[in-house]
Amino acid sequence: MNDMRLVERDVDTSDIKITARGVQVYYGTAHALKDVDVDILDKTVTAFIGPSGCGKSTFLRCLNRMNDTIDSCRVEGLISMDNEDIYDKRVDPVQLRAKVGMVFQKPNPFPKSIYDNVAYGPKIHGLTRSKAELDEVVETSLRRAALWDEVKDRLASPGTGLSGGQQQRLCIARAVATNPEVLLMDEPCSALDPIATAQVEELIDELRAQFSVVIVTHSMQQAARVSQRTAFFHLGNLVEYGETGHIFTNPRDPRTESYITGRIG
Ligand SMILES: Nc1ncnc2c1ncn2[C@@H]1O[C@H](COP(=O)(O)OP(=O)(O)OP(=O)(O)O)[C@@H](O)[C@H]1O
Repeated sequence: MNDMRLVERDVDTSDIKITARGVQVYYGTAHALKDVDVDILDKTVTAFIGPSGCGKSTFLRCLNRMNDTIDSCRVEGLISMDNEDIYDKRVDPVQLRAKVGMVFQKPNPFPKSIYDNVAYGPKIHGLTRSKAELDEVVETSLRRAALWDEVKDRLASPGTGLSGGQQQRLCIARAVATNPEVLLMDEPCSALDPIATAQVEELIDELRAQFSVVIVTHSMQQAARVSQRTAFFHLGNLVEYGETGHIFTNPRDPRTESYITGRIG
Protein backbone atom coordinates (compact mmCIF):
# COMPACT_ATOMS: atom_id res chain seq x y z
CA MET A 1 0.00 0.00 0.00
CA ASN A 2 3.06 2.23 0.02
CA ASP A 3 2.48 3.49 -3.50
CA MET A 4 -1.08 4.45 -2.76
CA ARG A 5 -1.73 8.05 -3.63
CA LEU A 6 -3.84 9.18 -0.76
CA VAL A 7 -5.71 12.25 -1.75
CA GLU A 8 -7.25 14.18 1.07
CA ARG A 9 -10.02 16.05 -0.67
CA ASP A 10 -12.55 18.03 1.19
CA VAL A 11 -15.99 16.61 1.44
CA ASP A 12 -17.95 19.54 0.07
CA THR A 13 -21.22 18.74 1.68
CA SER A 14 -22.76 17.24 4.74
CA ASP A 15 -26.15 16.91 3.05
CA ILE A 16 -27.41 13.39 3.31
CA LYS A 17 -28.76 12.04 0.03
CA ILE A 18 -29.53 8.43 0.93
CA THR A 19 -30.20 6.96 4.35
CA ALA A 20 -30.21 3.22 5.06
CA ARG A 21 -31.40 1.85 8.38
CA GLY A 22 -31.49 -1.78 9.45
CA VAL A 23 -31.16 -3.08 5.90
CA GLN A 24 -31.23 -6.87 5.61
CA VAL A 25 -30.99 -8.72 2.30
CA TYR A 26 -31.78 -12.38 1.79
CA TYR A 27 -31.35 -14.57 -1.29
CA GLY A 28 -33.82 -17.31 -0.45
CA THR A 29 -32.73 -18.28 3.07
CA ALA A 30 -29.17 -16.99 2.70
CA HIS A 31 -28.68 -13.81 4.73
CA ALA A 32 -26.42 -11.74 2.45
CA LEU A 33 -26.56 -8.34 4.13
CA LYS A 34 -26.99 -7.83 7.85
CA ASP A 35 -28.43 -4.78 9.50
CA VAL A 36 -26.75 -2.08 7.43
CA ASP A 37 -27.02 1.52 8.60
CA VAL A 38 -25.40 4.23 6.52
CA ASP A 39 -25.85 7.84 5.40
CA ILE A 40 -24.61 8.54 1.88
CA LEU A 41 -23.71 12.16 1.27
CA ASP A 42 -24.68 14.30 -1.66
CA LYS A 43 -21.99 15.53 -4.08
CA THR A 44 -19.54 13.04 -2.67
CA VAL A 45 -17.93 9.87 -4.00
CA THR A 46 -18.50 6.94 -1.65
CA ALA A 47 -16.50 3.75 -2.20
CA PHE A 48 -17.71 0.32 -1.12
CA ILE A 49 -14.77 -2.00 -0.48
CA GLY A 50 -14.37 -5.48 0.99
CA PRO A 51 -13.55 -9.08 0.10
CA SER A 52 -15.39 -10.94 -2.64
CA GLY A 53 -18.90 -11.99 -1.63
CA CYS A 54 -19.14 -9.57 1.32
CA GLY A 55 -22.27 -7.88 -0.08
CA LYS A 56 -21.01 -4.70 -1.78
CA SER A 57 -22.91 -5.21 -5.03
CA THR A 58 -25.96 -6.47 -3.18
CA PHE A 59 -26.12 -3.26 -1.18
CA LEU A 60 -25.41 -1.10 -4.24
CA ARG A 61 -28.33 -2.76 -6.03
CA CYS A 62 -30.59 -1.98 -3.05
CA LEU A 63 -30.09 1.72 -3.74
CA ASN A 64 -31.97 1.70 -7.05
CA ARG A 65 -34.06 -1.42 -6.44
CA MET A 66 -32.16 -3.47 -9.01
CA ASN A 67 -32.57 -6.38 -6.56
CA ASP A 68 -36.30 -6.29 -7.39
CA THR A 69 -35.33 -8.04 -10.62
CA ILE A 70 -33.87 -11.05 -8.73
CA ASP A 71 -36.72 -13.39 -7.76
CA SER A 72 -35.05 -14.96 -4.72
CA CYS A 73 -33.99 -11.60 -3.28
CA ARG A 74 -35.79 -9.98 -0.34
CA VAL A 75 -34.87 -6.57 1.08
CA GLU A 76 -35.94 -5.44 4.57
CA GLY A 77 -35.34 -2.23 6.49
CA LEU A 78 -35.52 1.37 5.37
CA ILE A 79 -33.77 3.07 2.47
CA SER A 80 -34.75 6.65 1.78
CA MET A 81 -33.57 9.25 -0.68
CA ASP A 82 -34.19 12.87 0.28
CA ASN A 83 -36.27 11.49 3.15
CA GLU A 84 -38.59 9.50 0.88
CA ASP A 85 -38.78 5.74 1.25
CA ILE A 86 -37.63 4.34 -2.12
CA TYR A 87 -39.39 1.04 -1.38
CA ASP A 88 -42.76 2.73 -0.88
CA LYS A 89 -45.46 1.10 -3.03
CA ARG A 90 -46.06 4.42 -4.78
CA VAL A 91 -42.48 4.60 -6.07
CA ASP A 92 -42.10 3.41 -9.65
CA PRO A 93 -38.76 1.53 -9.85
CA VAL A 94 -38.28 2.62 -13.47
CA GLN A 95 -38.56 6.29 -12.49
CA LEU A 96 -36.31 5.65 -9.51
CA ARG A 97 -33.63 4.16 -11.77
CA ALA A 98 -33.66 7.31 -13.90
CA LYS A 99 -32.87 9.28 -10.72
CA VAL A 100 -30.43 6.68 -9.43
CA GLY A 101 -28.47 5.65 -12.52
CA MET A 102 -26.17 2.68 -12.75
CA VAL A 103 -23.00 1.75 -14.60
CA PHE A 104 -21.98 -1.90 -14.59
CA GLN A 105 -18.72 -3.79 -14.48
CA LYS A 106 -18.77 -4.77 -18.12
CA PRO A 107 -19.61 -1.98 -20.56
CA ASN A 108 -23.06 -2.89 -21.89
CA PRO A 109 -24.09 -0.46 -24.63
CA PHE A 110 -27.38 -1.24 -26.35
CA PRO A 111 -27.09 -2.65 -29.90
CA LYS A 112 -27.97 0.78 -31.23
CA SER A 113 -26.12 3.82 -32.52
CA ILE A 114 -24.00 5.96 -30.22
CA TYR A 115 -26.68 8.67 -30.47
CA ASP A 116 -29.54 6.30 -29.65
CA ASN A 117 -27.72 4.82 -26.67
CA VAL A 118 -27.65 8.24 -25.04
CA ALA A 119 -31.06 9.40 -26.34
CA TYR A 120 -32.85 6.27 -25.09
CA GLY A 121 -33.40 7.35 -21.45
CA PRO A 122 -34.50 10.93 -22.16
CA LYS A 123 -36.90 9.56 -24.82
CA ILE A 124 -38.59 6.92 -22.66
CA HIS A 125 -38.86 9.32 -19.73
CA GLY A 126 -40.19 12.12 -21.96
CA LEU A 127 -37.49 14.55 -20.84
CA THR A 128 -37.21 16.43 -24.12
CA ARG A 129 -39.81 18.12 -26.33
CA SER A 130 -38.05 18.37 -29.66
CA LYS A 131 -35.31 16.80 -31.73
CA ALA A 132 -33.16 19.88 -31.15
CA GLU A 133 -33.52 19.48 -27.39
CA LEU A 134 -32.70 15.79 -27.61
CA ASP A 135 -29.63 16.58 -29.73
CA GLU A 136 -28.53 18.97 -27.03
CA VAL A 137 -28.99 16.42 -24.24
CA VAL A 138 -27.01 13.85 -26.24
CA GLU A 139 -24.18 16.29 -26.83
CA THR A 140 -24.09 17.52 -23.23
CA SER A 141 -24.14 13.98 -21.87
CA LEU A 142 -21.34 12.86 -24.16
CA ARG A 143 -19.34 15.93 -23.14
CA ARG A 144 -19.94 15.19 -19.45
CA ALA A 145 -18.67 11.67 -20.09
CA ALA A 146 -15.57 13.11 -21.84
CA LEU A 147 -16.46 11.24 -25.04
CA TRP A 148 -17.89 13.92 -27.34
CA ASP A 149 -14.69 14.80 -29.19
CA GLU A 150 -14.01 11.16 -29.97
CA VAL A 151 -17.48 10.35 -31.33
CA LYS A 152 -19.03 13.59 -32.61
CA ASP A 153 -18.37 12.62 -36.23
CA ARG A 154 -19.82 9.13 -35.94
CA LEU A 155 -22.91 9.42 -33.80
CA ALA A 156 -24.81 7.09 -36.13
CA SER A 157 -22.26 4.27 -35.74
CA PRO A 158 -23.00 1.38 -33.39
CA GLY A 159 -22.06 1.90 -29.75
CA THR A 160 -20.71 -1.63 -29.67
CA GLY A 161 -18.05 -0.63 -32.22
CA LEU A 162 -16.24 1.59 -29.71
CA SER A 163 -13.24 0.50 -27.63
CA GLY A 164 -13.90 -0.89 -24.14
CA GLY A 165 -12.99 2.38 -22.44
CA GLN A 166 -15.12 4.37 -24.88
CA GLN A 167 -18.02 1.97 -24.39
CA GLN A 168 -17.83 2.47 -20.63
CA ARG A 169 -17.83 6.25 -21.09
CA LEU A 170 -20.82 5.81 -23.43
CA CYS A 171 -22.59 3.92 -20.63
CA ILE A 172 -21.76 6.79 -18.28
CA ALA A 173 -23.16 9.26 -20.85
CA ARG A 174 -26.30 7.11 -21.09
CA ALA A 175 -26.64 7.14 -17.29
CA VAL A 176 -26.13 10.91 -16.95
CA ALA A 177 -28.53 11.70 -19.83
CA THR A 178 -31.55 11.30 -17.56
CA ASN A 179 -30.07 13.84 -15.15
CA PRO A 180 -29.68 11.45 -12.23
CA GLU A 181 -29.25 12.57 -8.64
CA VAL A 182 -27.14 9.55 -7.75
CA LEU A 183 -24.85 7.44 -9.93
CA LEU A 184 -24.08 3.87 -8.86
CA MET A 185 -20.98 2.26 -10.37
CA ASP A 186 -20.27 -1.44 -9.89
CA GLU A 187 -16.56 -1.95 -10.54
CA PRO A 188 -16.74 0.36 -13.56
CA CYS A 189 -13.05 0.04 -14.43
CA SER A 190 -12.49 -3.67 -14.01
CA ALA A 191 -12.62 -4.32 -17.76
CA LEU A 192 -10.53 -1.25 -18.67
CA ASP A 193 -6.84 -0.66 -19.30
CA PRO A 194 -4.91 1.83 -17.13
CA ILE A 195 -5.44 4.77 -19.50
CA ALA A 196 -9.18 4.24 -19.79
CA THR A 197 -9.30 3.68 -16.02
CA ALA A 198 -7.60 7.02 -15.41
CA GLN A 199 -10.11 8.73 -17.74
CA VAL A 200 -13.07 7.21 -15.94
CA GLU A 201 -11.60 8.09 -12.53
CA GLU A 202 -11.11 11.69 -13.62
CA LEU A 203 -14.67 11.71 -14.84
CA ILE A 204 -15.98 10.40 -11.51
CA ASP A 205 -14.27 13.28 -9.77
CA GLU A 206 -15.94 15.75 -12.13
CA LEU A 207 -19.36 14.13 -11.83
CA ARG A 208 -19.44 14.48 -8.08
CA ALA A 209 -19.79 18.23 -8.51
CA GLN A 210 -23.31 17.48 -9.72
CA PHE A 211 -24.40 14.45 -7.77
CA SER A 212 -23.64 11.66 -5.39
CA VAL A 213 -21.53 8.82 -6.78
CA VAL A 214 -21.30 5.38 -5.16
CA ILE A 215 -18.64 3.06 -6.50
CA VAL A 216 -17.92 -0.60 -5.74
CA THR A 217 -14.25 -1.33 -6.24
CA HIS A 218 -11.76 -4.10 -5.58
CA SER A 219 -8.93 -1.64 -5.90
CA MET A 220 -8.03 0.12 -2.69
CA GLN A 221 -5.83 2.45 -4.68
CA GLN A 222 -8.87 3.40 -6.71
CA ALA A 223 -10.99 3.91 -3.60
CA ALA A 224 -8.27 6.15 -2.18
CA ARG A 225 -7.92 8.08 -5.44
CA VAL A 226 -11.56 8.77 -6.21
CA SER A 227 -13.59 8.69 -3.02
CA GLN A 228 -14.08 10.97 -0.07
CA ARG A 229 -16.00 8.38 1.96
CA THR A 230 -15.38 4.66 2.22
CA ALA A 231 -17.50 1.84 3.55
CA PHE A 232 -15.81 -1.47 4.36
CA PHE A 233 -18.00 -4.59 4.17
CA HIS A 234 -17.12 -8.01 5.55
CA LEU A 235 -19.28 -11.16 5.56
CA GLY A 236 -22.46 -9.17 4.96
CA ASN A 237 -21.75 -6.58 7.65
CA LEU A 238 -20.90 -2.95 7.15
CA VAL A 239 -17.90 -2.95 9.47
CA GLU A 240 -16.66 0.60 9.14
CA TYR A 241 -17.66 3.76 7.33
CA GLY A 242 -16.00 7.15 7.33
CA GLU A 243 -13.68 9.55 5.59
CA THR A 244 -11.53 7.72 3.07
CA GLY A 245 -8.24 9.10 4.37
CA HIS A 246 -9.18 8.04 7.86
CA ILE A 247 -10.25 4.51 6.87
CA PHE A 248 -6.97 3.93 5.06
CA THR A 249 -4.62 5.47 7.58
CA ASN A 250 -6.34 4.96 10.90
CA PRO A 251 -9.06 2.30 10.74
CA ARG A 252 -10.91 1.64 13.97
CA ASP A 253 -11.79 -2.00 13.37
CA PRO A 254 -9.13 -4.74 13.19
CA ARG A 255 -11.01 -6.35 10.26
CA THR A 256 -10.66 -3.13 8.23
CA GLU A 257 -6.99 -2.97 9.06
CA SER A 258 -6.46 -6.61 8.06
CA TYR A 259 -8.19 -5.97 4.73
CA ILE A 260 -6.36 -2.80 3.81
CA THR A 261 -3.03 -4.31 4.74
CA GLY A 262 -3.80 -7.38 2.63
CA ARG A 263 -4.24 -9.93 5.44
CA ILE A 264 -7.84 -10.77 4.48
CA GLY A 265 -9.37 -10.66 1.06
N1 LIG B 1 -28.42 -13.33 -7.57
C1 LIG B 1 -27.99 -13.96 -6.47
N2 LIG B 1 -28.58 -15.08 -6.04
C2 LIG B 1 -28.14 -15.72 -4.92
N3 LIG B 1 -27.13 -15.30 -4.16
C3 LIG B 1 -26.51 -14.17 -4.54
C4 LIG B 1 -26.90 -13.44 -5.71
N4 LIG B 1 -26.09 -12.35 -5.82
C5 LIG B 1 -25.23 -12.41 -4.77
N5 LIG B 1 -25.48 -13.49 -4.01
C6 LIG B 1 -24.76 -13.88 -2.78
O1 LIG B 1 -24.79 -12.80 -1.87
C7 LIG B 1 -23.53 -12.63 -1.23
C8 LIG B 1 -23.01 -11.23 -1.51
O2 LIG B 1 -22.71 -11.14 -2.91
P1 LIG B 1 -22.30 -9.77 -3.62
O3 LIG B 1 -22.23 -10.04 -5.08
O4 LIG B 1 -23.18 -8.69 -3.15
O5 LIG B 1 -20.85 -9.56 -3.01
P2 LIG B 1 -19.69 -8.58 -3.50
O6 LIG B 1 -19.06 -8.07 -2.26
O7 LIG B 1 -20.21 -7.58 -4.44
O8 LIG B 1 -18.74 -9.61 -4.22
P3 LIG B 1 -17.71 -9.39 -5.44
O9 LIG B 1 -16.69 -8.44 -4.93
O10 LIG B 1 -17.16 -10.76 -5.67
O11 LIG B 1 -18.49 -8.86 -6.61
C9 LIG B 1 -22.63 -13.74 -1.75
O12 LIG B 1 -22.67 -14.82 -0.85
C10 LIG B 1 -23.28 -14.12 -3.07
O13 LIG B 1 -23.05 -15.47 -3.37
